[in-house]
Amino acid sequence: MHSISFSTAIISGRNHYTSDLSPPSLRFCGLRRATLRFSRASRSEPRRGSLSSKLHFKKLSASLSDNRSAAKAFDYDLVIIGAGVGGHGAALHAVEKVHKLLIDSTGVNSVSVSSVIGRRADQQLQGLKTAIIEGDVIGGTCVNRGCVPSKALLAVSRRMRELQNEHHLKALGLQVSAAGYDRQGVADHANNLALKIRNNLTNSMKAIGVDILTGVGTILGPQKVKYGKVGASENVITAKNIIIATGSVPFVPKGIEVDGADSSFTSSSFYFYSLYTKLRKTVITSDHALKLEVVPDWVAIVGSGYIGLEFSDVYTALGSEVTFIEALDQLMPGFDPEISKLAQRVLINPRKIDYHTGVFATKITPAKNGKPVTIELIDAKTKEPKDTLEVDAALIATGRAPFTKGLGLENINVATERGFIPVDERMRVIDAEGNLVPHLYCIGDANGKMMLAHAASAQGISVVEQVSGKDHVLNHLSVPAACFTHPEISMVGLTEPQAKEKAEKQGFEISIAKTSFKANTKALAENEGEGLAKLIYRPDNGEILGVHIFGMHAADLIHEASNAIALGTRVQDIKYAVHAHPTLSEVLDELFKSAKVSLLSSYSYCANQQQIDY
Ligand SMILES: Cc1cc2nc3c(=O)[nH]c(=O)nc-3n(C[C@H](O)[C@H](O)[C@H](O)COP(=O)(O)OP(=O)(O)OC[C@H]3O[C@@H](n4cnc5c(N)ncnc54)[C@H](O)[C@@H]3O)c2cc1C
Ligand SMILES: NC(=O)c1ccc[n+]([C@@H]2O[C@H](COP(=O)([O-])OP(=O)(O)OC[C@H]3O[C@@H](n4cnc5c(N)ncnc54)[C@H](O)[C@@H]3O)[C@@H](O)[C@H]2O)c1
Repeated sequence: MHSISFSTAIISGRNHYTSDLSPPSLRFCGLRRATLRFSRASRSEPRRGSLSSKLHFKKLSASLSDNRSAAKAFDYDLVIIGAGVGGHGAALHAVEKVHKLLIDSTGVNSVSVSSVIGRRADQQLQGLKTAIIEGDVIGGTCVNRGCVPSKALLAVSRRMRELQNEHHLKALGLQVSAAGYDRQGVADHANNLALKIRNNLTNSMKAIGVDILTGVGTILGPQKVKYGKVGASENVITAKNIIIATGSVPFVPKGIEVDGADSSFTSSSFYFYSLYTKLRKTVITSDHALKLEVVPDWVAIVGSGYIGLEFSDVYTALGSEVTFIEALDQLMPGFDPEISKLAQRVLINPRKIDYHTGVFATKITPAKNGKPVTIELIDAKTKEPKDTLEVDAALIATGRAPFTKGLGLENINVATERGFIPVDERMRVIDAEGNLVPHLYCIGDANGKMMLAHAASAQGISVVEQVSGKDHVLNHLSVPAACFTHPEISMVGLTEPQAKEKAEKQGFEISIAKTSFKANTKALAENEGEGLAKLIYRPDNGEILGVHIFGMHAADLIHEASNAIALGTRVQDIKYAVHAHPTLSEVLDELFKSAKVSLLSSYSYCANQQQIDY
């Protein structure tokens, strides 16, 4: 059904990790895109899948058959190396653009695009041919070892935490007997979700005609890539444009020994086997931790960033005690300081968590021969030995390293910077001499601009816009981020210190507005009044510089702010937007309403409104 002439290839080839690709949502899965439907503008238009619409497409396809692109000179117009969410997002967009074009030019509505037009018409219309190369499993980090399984574990931890909180339940008038969990059941939930999303992702690409090529992708020279299993016969393909989307792997600092699952055990007794199984992996990264093979009684988490925080939420809800080890002077150093402080008060202090800040974990030795995991700490500033900890397990959450092994960057004179592939604001790769490498782009974790799933995907979409002839620059300051603890933390744009620095450099003032969840009816009805929303803005013109939220469903609430920044909407405009009552969104409504923008800027809004109304 889908013999394609329009193809997008993704090469994904990291064979030392065994997880699948999946997008955090259907948007990444592309299932919806595969069956795009368009509302009928008038009754006279052809009906979905009707014979007349099919004939119409056939005619259109035939009439455009000579409209072939440069694909003739290359095997593909677009080859993507790496089928994580970045590569997947780029591939879907390449195909979606064609669908839009086709619908626009035919005026046909309510048509299941994939079932009617197939790939042939796509190729003829767009002139693109796209493929994706994956060396491991489709979905990359996010689907197999990241966003997806971690959010499944966090869904469990939220419920466990709530069911264990007698005070909270009592306030709602609820009585629940002791909550418990089945570790394997929880692990299965995470694994099954990853599997499901990976399959969705794979099917979505197949359905829309992306060529999925299997094996490690290596760039041989300009516009030339080989792919295939190492040692097996190699396939060489040419592409007008290449996108590198090879992602990242856990970064483990020197001196930290991560143990594997390979040792054999000598005891024949089942008891000792069980004990061994329980202890076999004691110094782990998130790749291992997501399998939830064990819930350690006491776990040290090295690094209090996103991964550390989310896992502290999971582990403490499941009964572990946690010790944070953080190199910087405060926990959660990546967040706005005021939000970190509040988060510490709610997410750390009342839980079974202690912490050491301003220290490096220099040496970590896995549990062996009945001895626990040992962690040697040194003072981050003086480098003097500080302490030695003994714990049941250690999770290393000290950031991620870009993955570019086997990519053949040397063949195109590209030198990495701290492992990352250097790119400009359009994701165009920069070579060792500082020149742009023609037709070569790098998106997602591998370029290090913003290590988030949706950022990778957005960068991919931006590149597809460019290779399709439309200039596009992604505003990274409009890309939201969220940490899915309970309550959640979310943010977009600048933190207060970053905004102050920018204001000083550029000579403007900043103002801060804040609202509390305590005044929000919905939050109080849920007995979840702990929370804060903070707006950093320019009082002279109403520009939104940053928004930070800590509280229930903060990850969902942030989009009003991120969309406003992306669209250039100012405080004086958005403050008149109407929010349903009672909703958590009213926290943001109050936030924007409480901001004070100079009268002159506010006047321009009123003038615009009058014009529109009139
Ligand atoms: C525990 C955890 C939780 C996370 N949670 C979130 C979250 O909630 N929200 C969020 O936004 N982000 C989250 N992230 C970050 C997110 O997973 C990454 O930012 C995202 O996966 C990056 O996507 P990518 O496409 O750049 O790379 P990846 O997803 O890493 O995909 C790269 C793909 O390329 C393949 N590949 C590599 N080299 C080659 C080659 N030479 N040839 C062929 N194929 C190759 C790999 O096998 C892989 O499939 C989380 C990360 C972790 C570790
Ligand atoms: N919800 C999400 O969006 C989400 C969830 C998980 C991961 N991620 C992404 O994955 C990436 C990796 O997450 P992460 O939490 O590993 O990294 P991170 O950069 O967020 O945090 C790493 C922390 O480890 C500390 N650190 C580094 N080396 C140390 C050492 N030797 N001893 C003690 N502390 C040390 C750092 O100071 C920092 O606070 C992030 O870039 C993040 O964007 C996102």
